[in-house]
Amino acid sequence: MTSIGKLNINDLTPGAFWPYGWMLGKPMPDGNGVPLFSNPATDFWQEHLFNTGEGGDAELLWVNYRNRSPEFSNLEKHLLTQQAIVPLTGEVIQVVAQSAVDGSPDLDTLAAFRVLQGQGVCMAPGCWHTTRVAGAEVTCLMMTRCSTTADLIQHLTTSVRAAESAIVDIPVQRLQGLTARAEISE
Ligand SMILES: NC(=O)N[C@@H](O)C(=O)O
Repeated sequence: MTSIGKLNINDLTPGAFWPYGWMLGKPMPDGNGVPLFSNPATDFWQEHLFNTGEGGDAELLWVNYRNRSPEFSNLEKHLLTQQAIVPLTGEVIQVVAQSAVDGSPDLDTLAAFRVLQGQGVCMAPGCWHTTRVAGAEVTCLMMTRCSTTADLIQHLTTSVRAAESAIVDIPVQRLQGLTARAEISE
């Protein structure tokens, strides 16, 4: 009988997420040439230079995630563009894996991160991923590439093979402790 892989959920840190992309929502940098501004009313700074890949147009999507299952058996990647996810109404669990030399998910790099409101992730092109929520549906802001979205919609609604994304089955994995923080008794 095939054993189910167990995956712990990690807190999100820049270093821990570095193999997969970039953590968003880090503290305001202390300069060093990063474009930033601060006054008594506001702070703003450059958090990430988003890259859609050659010839791509950046696109903002509003995305609802509502899959609460602690188990997953497929992953998705985008070949050309980075993809950023910023949860707005709750936290999400972002599962990621690097691509192996042959482009398949390198399951030795499989990892899960709790992405809190006020945080976000930007995945590098080729980063395999899936998303879970611990409780109610969570609305997220997503930054991606127009053509990748159109290609993915076509693939998901017809039998046409995706050109800018890949979705593959993997052995079943189970997220450990998939509990919404709000449900954790103090
Ligand atoms: N819109 C879109 O690309 N969604 C997927 O990548 C996903 O992981 O939700």
